[in-house]
Amino acid sequence: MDKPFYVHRFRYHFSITKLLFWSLLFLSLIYFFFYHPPSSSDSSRRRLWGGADWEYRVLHSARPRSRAGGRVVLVTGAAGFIGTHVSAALRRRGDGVVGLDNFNDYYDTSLKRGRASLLERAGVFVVEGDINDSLLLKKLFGLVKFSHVMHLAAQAGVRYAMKNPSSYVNSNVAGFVNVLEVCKFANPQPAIIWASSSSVYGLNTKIPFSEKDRTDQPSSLYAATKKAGEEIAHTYNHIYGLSITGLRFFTVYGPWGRPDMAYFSFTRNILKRKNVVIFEGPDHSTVARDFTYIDDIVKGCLAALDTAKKSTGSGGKKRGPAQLRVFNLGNTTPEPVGKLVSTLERLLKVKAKKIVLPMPANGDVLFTHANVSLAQRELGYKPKTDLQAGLKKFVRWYLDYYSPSGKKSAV
Ligand SMILES: O=C(O)[C@H]1O[C@H](OP(=O)(O)OP(=O)(O)OC[C@H]2O[C@@H](n3ccc(=O)[nH]c3=O)[C@H](O)[C@@H]2O)[C@H](O)[C@@H](O)[C@H]1O
Repeated sequence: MDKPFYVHRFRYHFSITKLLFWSLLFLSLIYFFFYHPPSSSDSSRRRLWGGADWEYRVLHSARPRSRAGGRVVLVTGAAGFIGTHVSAALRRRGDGVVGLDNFNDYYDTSLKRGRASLLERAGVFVVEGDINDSLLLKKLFGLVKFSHVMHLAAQAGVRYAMKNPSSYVNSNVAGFVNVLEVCKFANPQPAIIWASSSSVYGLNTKIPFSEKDRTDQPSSLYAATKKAGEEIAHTYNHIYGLSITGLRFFTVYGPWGRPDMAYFSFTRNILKRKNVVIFEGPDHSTVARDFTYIDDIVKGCLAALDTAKKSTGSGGKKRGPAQLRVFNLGNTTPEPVGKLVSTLERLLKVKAKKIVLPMPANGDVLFTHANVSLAQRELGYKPKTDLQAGLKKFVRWYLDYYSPSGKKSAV
């Protein structure tokens, strides 16, 4: 017997409702699992560069003072300690300079912002962005024909590598490769000068450290990533004809320095009457560093840039052999960490609360000592500032910057 009409209608409505219900459930599952809206940090990062005003600022900053022979330099890590000093020096002499920095929070970002403001006043625009952002790098190279790249962006610090190993791989290996990838395709290819480190000498005991000495025994992940950078540089030079110069910096210090470094944190602790921990080696041996003042390093960087030959490739193809160099930039006078502390005590007129402890297994080496004869010969590099004179300038800056009436009240 036929069912009454309303029974058919009820079933019809019921199956439509069911269909709708399951379709909605299915769609929401798809949305939930496969659609990832951009995070606020992604979208804000995207907003940090681009646009007509931003392009104008990049182009304006890239313009050398004199068009004839003026260099146009991209400085990565421009809001970093060495990056700021090098960018300012390049601009002072009339080069076109565009800075790049991701303003990460490895240490006090207000110090980095302060350095960027300093550069802004000197006529250098610091683009906010990451060296791992290929789109940004391509955009910059699309706008500006850089003659040189001064690649100083890196994850610094020897001991922090035990806490955050991936940041070293991300910046010092992946980031460096990303910069080189963009440089290799650029036409003309720029010459590259980049920051290696004295730490590549690792457990080497032959002193003073010469560029010919072995560098295959790094004692920290930081050192290992810088050593990897040197090998990566060799590869890009060999395959693509990029002119590359690596600079092995020896414990650089000075005004606008890095708060994570010993001379900086010791100053802060001495003034706050907090303990200062001095590491010692086996059998109470002293730990020493070839502390190098920033102005000497800047001269070495500029000389490396000025003597860099052009890259030979174009559009990703090598056209001939290109220059590949590595130089020590140190002070040639290792000083015990204890002397660093006693000099600071004298300059600050405050007695330090010293605690001497055996050096933990944290990646530190016992001493560094640069042989700079190669840099002297090829770059005319001659460090002039001793520890006492350099610390005096640092302390003067520190007291001014962190004084209650100064720019900042505390680190
Ligand atoms: O040349 C480099 O390539 C590196 O130089 C710098 O590393 P380092 O030479 O280790 O400088 P830094 O931290 O100032 O420690 C100085 C001394 O103080 C000792 N030290 C440190 C801290 C402490 O609490 N006590 C102490 O005795 C410590 O044992 C050491 O003997 C850069 O940070 C690094 O980024 C890289 O550029």
